[in-house]
Amino acid sequence: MTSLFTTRQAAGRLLYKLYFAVFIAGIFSLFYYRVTHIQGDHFFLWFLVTLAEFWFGATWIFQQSFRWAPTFHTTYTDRLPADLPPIDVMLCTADPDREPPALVANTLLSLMAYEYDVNNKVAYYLSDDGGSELTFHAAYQASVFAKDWLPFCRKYNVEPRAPQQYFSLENSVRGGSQGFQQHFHLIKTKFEEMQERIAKAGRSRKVAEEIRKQHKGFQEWDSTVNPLDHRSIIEVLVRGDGIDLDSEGKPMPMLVYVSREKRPGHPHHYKAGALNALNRVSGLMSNAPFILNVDCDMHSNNSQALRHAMCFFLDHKESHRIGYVQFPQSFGGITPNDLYGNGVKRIFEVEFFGTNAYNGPMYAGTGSVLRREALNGRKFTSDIRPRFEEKPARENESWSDLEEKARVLTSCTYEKGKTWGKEMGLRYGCAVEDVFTGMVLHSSGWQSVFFSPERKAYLGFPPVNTNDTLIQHKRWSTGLLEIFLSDYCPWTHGVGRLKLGQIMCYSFYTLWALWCLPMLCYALLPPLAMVNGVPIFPKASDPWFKLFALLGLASHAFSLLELLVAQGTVKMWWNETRMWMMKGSSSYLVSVIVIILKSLGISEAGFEITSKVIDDEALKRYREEVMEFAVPSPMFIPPTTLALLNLYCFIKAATMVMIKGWAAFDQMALQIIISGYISLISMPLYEAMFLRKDKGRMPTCITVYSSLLALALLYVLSPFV
Ligand SMILES: O=c1ccn([C@@H]2O[C@H](COP(=O)(O)OP(=O)(O)O[C@H]3O[C@H](CO)[C@@H](O)[C@H](O)[C@H]3O)[C@@H](O)[C@H]2O)c(=O)[nH]1
Ligand SMILES: [Mn+2]
Repeated sequence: MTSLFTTRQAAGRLLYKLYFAVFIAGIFSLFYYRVTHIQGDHFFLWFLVTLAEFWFGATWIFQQSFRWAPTFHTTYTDRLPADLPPIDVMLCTADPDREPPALVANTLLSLMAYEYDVNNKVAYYLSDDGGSELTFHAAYQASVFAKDWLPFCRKYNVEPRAPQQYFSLENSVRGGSQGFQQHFHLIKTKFEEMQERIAKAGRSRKVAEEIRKQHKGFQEWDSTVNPLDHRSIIEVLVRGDGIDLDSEGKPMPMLVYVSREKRPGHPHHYKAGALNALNRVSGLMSNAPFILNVDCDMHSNNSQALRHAMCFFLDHKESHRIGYVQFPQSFGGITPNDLYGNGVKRIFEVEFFGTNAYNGPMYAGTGSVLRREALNGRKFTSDIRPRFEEKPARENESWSDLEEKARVLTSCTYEKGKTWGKEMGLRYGCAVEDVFTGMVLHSSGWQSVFFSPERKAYLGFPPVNTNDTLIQHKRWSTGLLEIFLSDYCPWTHGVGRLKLGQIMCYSFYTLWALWCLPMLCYALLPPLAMVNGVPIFPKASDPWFKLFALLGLASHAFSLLELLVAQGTVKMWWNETRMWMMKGSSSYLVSVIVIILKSLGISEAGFEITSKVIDDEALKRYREEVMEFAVPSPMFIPPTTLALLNLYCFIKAATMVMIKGWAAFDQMALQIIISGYISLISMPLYEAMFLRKDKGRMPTCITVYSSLLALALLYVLSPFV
């Protein structure tokens, strides 16, 4: 039997190991310098800076697990059998205002048009945590349009199969036969009409009466539905089993709309709870042994993705160990230099390949095909025989009986006394339910695979302003730290269950939030010490200076090179570095505070959904790569404060150097360089505070607060350095 996939490791690893040897020697020399140069009269200062450097060093070591043996796969979809195991697709949305119904419809259509096997055994489940008639309406419209869209995609083998993106491609129509041209224009008109119906409902916040009559499901909204307090709404929009047919008379895939019951006082566990509800409903209705899970903001861009995933699950050698296959999160519409670093290139084009060498990547919550039994609590054992065909729990019930049964499964009390969220399904209690669940799967013996097909599998909508970016990273770093502090800590639970490289990967991510400590130290202490005349680094004329300079330069050069190899740009790297510093002082710092408050029982980390809408003016600024602030968000205060403080100290030091000359520079060289560097990278912040007039500028109150805080820090902390 031939293999369905092959594996290969990156070239140039020897060269990397050489770099590693030099760099690690540098790190150890730096510590040697620190312990042999304890600053007795500024002990506290010395201690904090040394601690910061220790943490920089430690995280660098964790990161090696990603860089040691990047591993790539090639799949052979043409070798797959004609008949493949069924798959259930779970799509979730939560808020019609932040996640526009047209976006949900587009994603749904892109997924429904998957090319799979002869029988096309894929079933679709949409969870709507917003309980919104507008979203239901969009899903209904998509189910109607799908009857034309699916045959069209099949017939002309179009890509991408997200209609919004397909019709906005300039060359979609070029070069086709006349038959194609006609068909194209017909479908395009139908699509535009559908879009207009969705938009019209959105504008008037209600669905037209004549449309409401077309499906019984609309009756659920005859009286207002409160998104936080309503009964389960389950509607089969497209019946499977060959009952509902498309415009060519071929069977349509089943599509079910689910809005689980919500009641005040009953925790709903956000996305994890939503997916577990879908897990049960799909178990009842189709019970496929594999589950694809996608966020509503990530449309399918490659109609073969499921077939690629199956190459891993069906290979005769290694497959039975694989618990999930993770596709990268890629993003459409990212500006050329990725202003906010939200293209997350480094994670999905560099780091995750490294995890393939150590049992595979974290579970990233979207674009993941999971083995149902692994997700639902089965531990891996070497004698396991994976299940490929699973009978749904239903027999010959009518569709309305099934809906009734599904209502019970999605009631807010259903999970009481059961192990959902604890031992089965997505695990609860963590703001990054995905990574947490992946970690549980890994420690129950399952492996995962990171696979990136040439044609990107999914394209998403990233946060497009500073505040959303910082809030998203706050949620991530909080959730990740929660994992580190949970019973599943990679350093305790992981030992003996995970590979060493895997423990290092998980350590790097789960301790993300702690970056805030060394970053704050480096952004705060050098400038403060400098204006008070206290040196904390070797003089420029001291040979040890070279070590610091070399380590700083080498780490910057390496990260730049890595991004360039991943087809990034220099400016992208510069933007990424700026965002990293902003996240460090803002998102990560807030995470640490949230976790402390949580441990004191004061607050709980929730799930703030990022917005997927952008107004025209802001979009224009985004395209021009001008940072958007606009809202008076407290998240902006730490980075702006540090930017102001460093600028002030840098100017003061530079003036001194001009007056006193080389000796003054020699004494404080590194501190001047660090402050200068921070000021340079903070340019967009100064512009937003003092120069810009547009709506996206920094709100004046933030500028005032930050200036006051910078002054206070300068005067209050100075006596302590
Ligand atoms: O109560 C909720 C909250 C969110 N969601 C859905 O969760 C998805 C992700 O939300 P989003 O605001 O887009 O967050 P992101 O930061 O983009 O999501 C990333 O981070 C999450 C963990 O924090 C992962 O679950 C996601 O897969 C990953 O893409 C969306 O489809 C939401 O509709 C729900 O279904 N119910
Ligand atoms: Mn998202």
